[in-house]
Amino acid sequence: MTDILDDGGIASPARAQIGADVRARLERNPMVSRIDSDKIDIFGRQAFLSREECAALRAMIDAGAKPSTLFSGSANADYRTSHSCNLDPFDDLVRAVSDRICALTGLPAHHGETLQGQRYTAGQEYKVHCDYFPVNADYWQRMRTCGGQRSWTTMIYLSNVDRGGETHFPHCEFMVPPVEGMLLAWDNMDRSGAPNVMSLHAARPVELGTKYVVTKWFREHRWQR
Ligand SMILES: O=C(O)CCC(=O)C(=O)O
Ligand SMILES: [Fe+2]
Repeated sequence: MTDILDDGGIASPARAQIGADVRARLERNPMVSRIDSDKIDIFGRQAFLSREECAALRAMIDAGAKPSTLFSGSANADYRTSHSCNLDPFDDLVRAVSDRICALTGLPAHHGETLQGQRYTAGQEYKVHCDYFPVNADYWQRMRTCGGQRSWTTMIYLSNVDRGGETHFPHCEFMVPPVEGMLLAWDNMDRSGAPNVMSLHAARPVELGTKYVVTKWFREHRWQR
């Protein structure tokens, strides 16, 4: 019975183990630095992608980007004003980047959603949200059968931004400014494997320049689209 009720909103030893495994692997990596916070497990890795790789991914985003939607599919026009697209998983570069993210984190490729590209021009933003699924949302019933909860988020900045565009974690009192080629990885679960409300974050409005990112969200189980 408890298994049936474990719907992603409560502590879970399995999700806690995913968090611990990734954390241990990132902490062993001399190229990775932990952002100092006792509220969230979050890490940065500079120069994860080369300038050429960032440029190629930016071009793919420019070619494919459409106005972003929210996961719920709701048309809340001012909440996520960027443009985005799913990148072709069979493209050689997209495949290489995804493989490298899996090698860095140790997370299995088949738990990863499609790499998503996103572009913000001046004035565009993604307001505060959590990447994990709220279990009281109607779409959760679908999500729990196609991979379950989102555990880690990995995101790579593909451009520097002249002003604005920081990734802000308001409960944790820090902001990460975009740096071309830098990867950011955080656990959306807390140490008990329950959704971590401290992982709430926003993409602050770009003030000057254009911000590009790719994001890959990892599910707790095999992801089936
Ligand atoms: O663009 C950012 O800095 C954050 C993006 C984000 O939160 C997301 O795509 O889930
Ligand atoms: Fe997010």
